Amino acid sequence: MLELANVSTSYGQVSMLRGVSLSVKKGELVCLLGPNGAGKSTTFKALSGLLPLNGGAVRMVGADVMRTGTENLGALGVGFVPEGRKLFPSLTVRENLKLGYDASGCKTPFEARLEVIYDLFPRVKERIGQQARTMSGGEQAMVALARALIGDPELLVMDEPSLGLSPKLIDEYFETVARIHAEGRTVLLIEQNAEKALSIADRGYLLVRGQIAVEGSRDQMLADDTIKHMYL
Ligand SMILES: Nc1ncnc2c1ncn2[C@@H]1O[C@H](COP(=O)(O)OP(=O)(O)OP(=O)(O)O)[C@@H](O)[C@H]1O
Repeated sequence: MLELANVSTSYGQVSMLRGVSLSVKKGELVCLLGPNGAGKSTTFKALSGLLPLNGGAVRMVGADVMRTGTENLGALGVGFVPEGRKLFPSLTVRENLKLGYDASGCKTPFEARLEVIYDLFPRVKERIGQQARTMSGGEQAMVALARALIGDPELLVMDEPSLGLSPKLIDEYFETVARIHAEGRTVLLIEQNAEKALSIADRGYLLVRGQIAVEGSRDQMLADDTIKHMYL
């Protein structure tokens, strides 16, 4: 579903990602962990085609991302939850969801997809006519996830979705992601919260200073000394 092969990027003269390789197979929930500044969001931008590569390649749902273009990935079955939610603040929740739907290749009518979303997020139903900017932080996190899901994507890619949520909301949020995965969706979860991410992941990678330092199954990651030292 997703493969980064030996990806390198730089910001100007400064090299950032150095030979990053990772993969996510159909049906897996894989997490990419890393401390502040490790290059997690840079990886998100590189894999979604928002950043030119110095070397390597990215394939997603069978397509070469650089050739396909970011704007066409939704129609191929990819849903994105970008860092900081990136909702359209003056648009209503419904309008934000409609934009997510329109960017997807979903054949199911919008109203039918809305019912599925309401089932997952009852709060979204209550607030459907409200301007996104007036929603609480936790509600905005739900809307950003709902916007990524409304087009029924095969692959969901999320960049630090739990950032800024209270501990209780973080628990609820991760339960929801686990449920979405259990329903058969493939997920790449880029996260700083290693404990929570590993509690629901099948496998994981640890990024340190632009390179993959550790990779393995959930149990291997939990038992790894570098990860224990950094996080647990
Ligand atoms: N547009 C840019 N120009 C120059 N440097 C950048 C740019 N974007 C990011 N960087 C630098 O690249 C490094 C990695 O940034 P990135 O946002 O990928 O880290 P991160 O792992 O997502 O960190 P965090 O968890 O703090 O969000 C940082 O040192 C950052 O300052």
